[in-house]
Amino acid sequence: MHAPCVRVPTEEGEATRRRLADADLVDESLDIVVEDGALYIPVTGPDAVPDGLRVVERDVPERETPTSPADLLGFEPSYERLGDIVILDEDDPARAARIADAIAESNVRAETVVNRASKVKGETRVRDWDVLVGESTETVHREYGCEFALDIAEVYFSPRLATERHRVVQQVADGERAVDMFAGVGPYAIPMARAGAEVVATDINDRAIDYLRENAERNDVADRITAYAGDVREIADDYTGWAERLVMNLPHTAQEFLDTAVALAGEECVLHYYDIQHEDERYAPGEAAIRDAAEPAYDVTIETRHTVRSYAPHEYNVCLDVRLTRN
Ligand SMILES: C[S@@+](CC[C@H](N)C(=O)[O-])C[C@H]1O[C@@H](n2cnc3c(N)ncnc32)[C@H](O)[C@@H]1O
Repeated sequence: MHAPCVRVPTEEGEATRRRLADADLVDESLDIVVEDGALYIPVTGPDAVPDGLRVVERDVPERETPTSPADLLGFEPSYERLGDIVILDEDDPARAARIADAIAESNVRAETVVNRASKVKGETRVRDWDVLVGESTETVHREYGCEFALDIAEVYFSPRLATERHRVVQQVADGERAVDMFAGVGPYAIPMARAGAEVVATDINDRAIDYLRENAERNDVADRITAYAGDVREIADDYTGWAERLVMNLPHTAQEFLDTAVALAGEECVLHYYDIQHEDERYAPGEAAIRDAAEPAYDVTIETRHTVRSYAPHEYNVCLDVRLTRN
C-alpha cells in the first residue's frame, strides 16, 4: 500500500518511532519497513510530523503480525528468557537500553528486562544485573515440566543448561540415591526426585536452598528431597558411602571437592563431573583428578566425555560421566 513514511537511519529508528508514537502519528495498520540502512515508519498525518524529519511516499505492507522487537529496532536482537524475565548480554549500555525498550513495546511477554552487568562471581556464582525494564528479578521458570522459582539477583541459574540437565536426569533410575552437591535452586535435584530418586541437595547459598525447598513443594517432591544449606563437606560424615549418583556442577572448582565425592560414593556410583577447560585438553585434567581421588579404592570407568557448550574463546564447559566401582 502506498503511504507517507518518515525515513530515518536504522540507528535512529527506535527513538524516532517512539517520538512519533508519543505524538500519535504512527500508522499502526501498516508495517515498518527496513531497507538499505533506513527505517520507513508509516505515519497517519504527514503534515504534523516534526520539523527535521523527512517524509517520503513509498509502498509498505499492511500489518499482519504483531510487532516484534526486530520490527522496532531494524535488527534481530539476541536475548534469553527466564520465566517472565528477558536477559540481554550487551556490552554497550545504550544499545542494551534501546533493545530493552523495544522488547517492552513489542509483542514479547516480559515483566522485566535485565542486562548482564558482571560475570558470575564468588562462591555463590551470582552475577550483577542492570534492571532496564520493570523491577522484580524474581520469577518462575519452567523447564522440562518442572517449575523453578528463583531470584536471579540472589542465586545462580542458567536456562542454557536445560538440555544438559535433561541428559543427566534421563539416566536416573527409580529408587536410586543421589547427592546434588552444588544444587542451586534444584534444577537437577527436583527432576531427579521426580524420576523417583531419593535426593540429598546441598548449597552454600542459603537463598538458593530456600528456593530449592519451595521448588520441591511446587513440584510435589518434598518427601524425596533433603536439603542442606551449607558447605557440602559438612554432610560427608552423615552420608558416607550413601550415594549411587553424584552431581558436581561447580566448574572451575569441583576438583577441590573430589575427596568429598569419593567419601559420599557407595559401592557403585555414577559421578557427573563438570569442568571448564581449554579446547585442546577438555577432558584429561578432570579424568586425572578423578583417578587421583578415587583410585585404588575404586575402579574408575569414564562412560561419557561430553561437551556441554562453548564457554569462552577456546574454552569449553564439559561433563564427564564416570562410574566408580568399589574394589
Ligand atoms: C554453578 S552453580 C550450579 C547450581 C545448579 N546446579 C544449577 O545447575 O543451576 C554452583 C552452586 O554451588 C554452590 N556452592 C559453591 N560452593 C559450595 C560448597 N562448598 N558447598 C555447597 N555448595 C556450594 C553455589 O552457591 C552455587 O549455587
